[in-house]
Amino acid sequence: MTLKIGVIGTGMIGRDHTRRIQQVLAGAEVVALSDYNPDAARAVQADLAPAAKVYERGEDLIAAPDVDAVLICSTGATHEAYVLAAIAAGKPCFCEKPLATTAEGAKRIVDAEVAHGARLVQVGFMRRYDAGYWMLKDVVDSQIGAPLMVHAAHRNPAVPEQYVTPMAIHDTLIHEIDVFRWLLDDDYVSAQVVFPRKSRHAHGGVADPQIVLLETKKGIRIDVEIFVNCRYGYDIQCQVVGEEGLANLPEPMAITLRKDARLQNAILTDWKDRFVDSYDVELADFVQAAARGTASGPSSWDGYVAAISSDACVEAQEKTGQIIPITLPDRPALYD
Ligand SMILES: NC(=O)c1ccc[n+]([C@@H]2O[C@H](COP(=O)([O-])OP(=O)(O)OC[C@H]3O[C@@H](n4cnc5c(N)ncnc54)[C@H](O)[C@@H]3O)[C@@H](O)[C@H]2O)c1
Ligand SMILES: O[C@H]1[C@H](O)[C@@H](O)[C@H](O)[C@@H](O)[C@H]1O
Repeated sequence: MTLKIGVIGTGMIGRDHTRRIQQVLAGAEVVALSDYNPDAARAVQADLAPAAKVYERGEDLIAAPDVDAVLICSTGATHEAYVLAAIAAGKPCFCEKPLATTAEGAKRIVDAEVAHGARLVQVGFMRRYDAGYWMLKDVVDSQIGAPLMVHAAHRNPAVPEQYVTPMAIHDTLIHEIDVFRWLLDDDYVSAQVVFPRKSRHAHGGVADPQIVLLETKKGIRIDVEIFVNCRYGYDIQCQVVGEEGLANLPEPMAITLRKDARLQNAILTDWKDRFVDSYDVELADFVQAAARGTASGPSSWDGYVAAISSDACVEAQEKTGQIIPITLPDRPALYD
């Protein structure tokens, strides 16, 4: 059976996921496209999915009888309404991060899915599908004793004018917020944010860099540098220090070049290249589960916890230096 997919939001990542379904993965095809800007949907149709129907409204795409499952790749503020519509229609949906822009919105999704009685939602936390993080988790679980500290960095070469200080949390840090819960099998109890000297390359609307300090239930201390105008490349670093050893996230594969009396390794500059394989694997997982009418991988609960934790980090930005507690509700059995 070929899973018939509708894609809502055909900007950068919606286009890339459409390419993945059409050209890389087996078992699915894109039969419907929708974007707030219909020209964007038609451009993706022309380039990648000529047989797909273009819908003016995402709600109509979700309701279409020939759409089995939905990818939600529109801007973050629109995710909640589309995910709720997919759950109401009983259709599996893959939702790019964030699941919702508020914790209350994410909770509404959890409540709707629990009322439905089975998982339908996968959140686009692709790092859980990255081979490097898998290797790191294996070593953390088996080789270095109890983890004590994590030192991490999330660096982008540059960000556009519309990128403002809280986005360092809910657009950028949110990947670390999710992946460390998975890596350490833990949850957060508090957050604190401090700001080093501001880079002269950061535009007026963003405090950059920032350091986020998280503490987990098990007492692990995590420091994450977020530096979104680092200039030199797209660079994700993660080091876990345990009682009996220390493990680093592997660097992406790169040619070692000896030339002109220099030893060089290229550094990637684009997140699309850094996690290209992880996006393939996460969507393959979605297609497999959706073909069975369900979802696996990062859940609505994970999206909800990420939203609660992000809200605390944004408050910690606003109250610089203060330690903000993070309290989670009980997890519904659906997500055990
Ligand atoms: N997992 C990742 O690593 C990753 C990477 C990039 C983006 N994202 C997430 O994917 C989402 C999209 O990001 P992007 O970089 O593709 O942005 P983008 O701006 O390139 O594309 C967003 C698209 O959504 C459309 N849109 C806006 N409102 C809409 C609505 N109500 N209905 C339908 N379409 C609507 C816009 O017209 C635009 O074409 C964001 O939530 C972002 O955080 C995730
Ligand atoms: O939306 C992007 C994407 O999620 C990238 O993975 C992250 O590095 C960027 O900071 C963010 O703006």
